Amino acid sequence: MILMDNVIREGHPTLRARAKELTFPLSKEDKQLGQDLMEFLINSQDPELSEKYDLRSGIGIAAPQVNESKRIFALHLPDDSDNPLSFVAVNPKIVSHSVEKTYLTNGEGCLSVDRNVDGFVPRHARITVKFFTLDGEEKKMRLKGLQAILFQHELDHLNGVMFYDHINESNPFAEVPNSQPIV
Ligand SMILES: OCN(O)CCCc1ccccc1
Ligand code: NI
Repeated sequence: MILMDNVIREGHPTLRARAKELTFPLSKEDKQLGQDLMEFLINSQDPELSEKYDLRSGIGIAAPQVNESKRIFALHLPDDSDNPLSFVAVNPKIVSHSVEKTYLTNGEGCLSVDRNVDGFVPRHARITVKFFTLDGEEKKMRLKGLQAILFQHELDHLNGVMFYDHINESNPFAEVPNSQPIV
């Protein structure tokens, strides 16, 4: 199982590399990697397991964060939220996006960043995405809100991008033109 000791932190070169596409059928270890990423998220959101294994709660995690430079990530938005979402995405792509932007008014964090970085992280408000499941099935879906933000945060990790790369350096809380913020 993945533990916090397996999560690499900013400064590690893998977080700035472009991760490699996977080929199908997936190898046994790549399939296991995808399952381990999802298991980590579920464990991290379980009060007992996160306490027992000292896990920082996460709603997403990308393979480069455990030093596997492969285009695969998992996201798991709790099912008690108004729109649950849970999947492992292989070779994910954004195929189209809105002009309108969005951002979380509380900013973003990252399992690979052991500090608070304040500021708005502007992202596409609505995205149409494509990815493959671990079994090689192609999925296409439209995302908005926190789901869209989370997908973009994880896809960034596959391209060596950190959330704070998007924050306005001269004014972290500068107004974002044509945006619909999420409180
Ligand atoms: O890469 C996953 N990650 O480091 C965990 C936090 C994910 C996340 C947190 C806030 C807003 C968007 C995404
Ligand atoms: Ni992250």
